[in-house]
Amino acid sequence: MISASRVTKSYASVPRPALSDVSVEIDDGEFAFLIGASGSGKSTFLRLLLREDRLDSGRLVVAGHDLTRMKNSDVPGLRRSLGCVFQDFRLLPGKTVAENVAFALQVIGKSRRTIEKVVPETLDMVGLGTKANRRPHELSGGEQQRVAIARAFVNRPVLLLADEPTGNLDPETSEDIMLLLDRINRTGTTVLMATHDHHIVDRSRRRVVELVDGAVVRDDARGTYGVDR
Ligand SMILES: Nc1ncnc2c1ncn2[C@@H]1O[C@H](COP(=O)(O)OP(=O)(O)OP(=O)(O)O)[C@@H](O)[C@H]1O
Repeated sequence: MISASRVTKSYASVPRPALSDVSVEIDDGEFAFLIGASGSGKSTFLRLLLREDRLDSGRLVVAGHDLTRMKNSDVPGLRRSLGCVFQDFRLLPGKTVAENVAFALQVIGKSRRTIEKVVPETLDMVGLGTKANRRPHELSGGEQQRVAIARAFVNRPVLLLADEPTGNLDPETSEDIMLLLDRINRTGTTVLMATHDHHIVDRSRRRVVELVDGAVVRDDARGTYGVDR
């Protein structure tokens, strides 16, 4: 699903590369955590996967799309295969819950009939079936993140990227969000989650890829946040 080989990325204003020779393979259907201190390059890696930024060198293939030489006209095709969730939810404040989720399908030209069928199903799946007509400011943080997950998942992406999805949530709500991401993973969607959340990583015992200063220093199949002794 993700094949990164010696991926390097620098920003003009910063002398040290944000990512340096990053090689990692993530298979179809896997759930992996991307961990590392602030500034270690997690978000940069996710931005490259979304093709929000271009790599300087190396090779990067995501869901069958070779990002190394991708044309701008092919970017919408890549993005249709991906869903993404962020720490700050990024919902449209003037739209209802259902409209926020429907919007993701409208922009890729899905029919009204499909939207009317799939949006309620997805809201039920995330436990928000009864809150379809609320606006984001009327929801708790955990509920807002559920809407964001519904929006990311409504098109059944093959890969879900989550950048600190529990960063603004209390531990109990974070645990619920984690269960939801786990459920999505069990439908076959590959999940890559960048996180600082020690508890979630330690309880999950999933694959852990750790970045330090833009380089992969650890890749454990059933890892913890800190190194096991
Ligand atoms: N747009 C940018 N322009 C210049 N430098 C950048 C830019 N984005 C990131 N960087 C730099 O690249 C490095 C990696 O940043 P990145 O945001 O990927 O880290 P991170 O691990 O996601 O951190 P955090 O956990 O705080 O989100 C940092 O040194 C950062 O300052």
